[in-house]
Amino acid sequence: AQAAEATAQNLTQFETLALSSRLNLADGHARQELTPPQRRVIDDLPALWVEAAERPVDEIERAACHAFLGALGQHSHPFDDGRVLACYSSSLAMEIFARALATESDAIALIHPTFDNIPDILRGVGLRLVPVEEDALHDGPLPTELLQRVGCVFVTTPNNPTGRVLPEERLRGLAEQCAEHGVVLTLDTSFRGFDTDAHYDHYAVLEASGCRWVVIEDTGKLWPTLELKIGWLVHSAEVGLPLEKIHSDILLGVSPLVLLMVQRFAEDAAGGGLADLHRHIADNRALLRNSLAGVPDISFVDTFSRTSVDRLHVGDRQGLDVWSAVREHQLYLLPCQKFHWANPSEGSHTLRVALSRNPLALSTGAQVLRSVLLAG
Ligand SMILES: N=C(N)NC[C@@H](O)CC(=O)C(=O)O
Repeated sequence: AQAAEATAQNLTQFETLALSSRLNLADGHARQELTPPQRRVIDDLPALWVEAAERPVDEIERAACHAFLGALGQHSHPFDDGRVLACYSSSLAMEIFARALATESDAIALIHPTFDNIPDILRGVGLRLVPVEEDALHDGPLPTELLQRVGCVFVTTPNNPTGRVLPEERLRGLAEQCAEHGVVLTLDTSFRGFDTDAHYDHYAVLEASGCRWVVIEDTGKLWPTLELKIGWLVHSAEVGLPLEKIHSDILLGVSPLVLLMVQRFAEDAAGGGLADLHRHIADNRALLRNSLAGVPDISFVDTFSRTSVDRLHVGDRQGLDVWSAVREHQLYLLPCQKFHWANPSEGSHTLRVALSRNPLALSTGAQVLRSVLLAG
């Protein structure tokens, strides 16, 4: 059989290889232990089931959305205007958005690098992609000629794998540029829960700009809920895309049980659980970096990242060689080529390490990684 790394077509297939390993540091999903308050929510699931079956679903949906966004500092939202569409996952929300955009545009400007299921979904509906380097996005206005040849600008913030957050002032400037050119501004905010720099009111900034906007929120990265999650597709009043129609082509609604669980996790997060999660991620980031202290010719690329992943540069070593060597010890990392969807070689010497893990698993994995790196 051909080597796995040669057959993996995207990052998620690399992550799939890791799913059954005890040292899975590949995917950005939350795999740490439940905290005691979270365990109490899980213990309450039978009662939540009864509640979910009895209460009106729109009431449950509003409460979950309000609690989740509120825990992330997103205190305003257009739920009561019917502009918040619940999906089984954020990737499904993205697919719905992509199909809707493709009905009116053939080109989209997309942040580079970013997680490859985003460009793959966008290409999948026939959109032509124009890369926008993350630095260019943060440095200042986009070139007018770029905005004249795309129907949308798509930004992952915090970005994956870099962790870089689009600050409020830059979001405002970008939204105003998009408003000026009639271009849709779309945000994937799946990692916003990890970084308080992303806890400003994005929707207020977007609404004030007058631009056409879409935001894809994700409950799935924060808590260890065994893939029980909600992706929310949120949009501006005059977005001018058939989002509702395509959403209804694909689903009637999400599980009220999952919504109730999300609400309870979000209420715990708002009550101190999110600060605890931030400490857990920070402690794991320090554990990883300290475990590799003294290893020659490596560096951590995203010094200030607070998200649940960390990017390691392995010097002159090939990232895929390190990936294969640690796999011999059942350790799985994520090679970064495919984040660089427009120029994969940029990611040849970096690997991403997941931090939403139990400290023991991370520590064990870091020791395996250290020994492999020292072996040359
Ligand atoms: N629909 C897909 N492909 N899901 C995988 C994605 O959630 C993993 C991810 O975002 C990360 O590992 O950073």
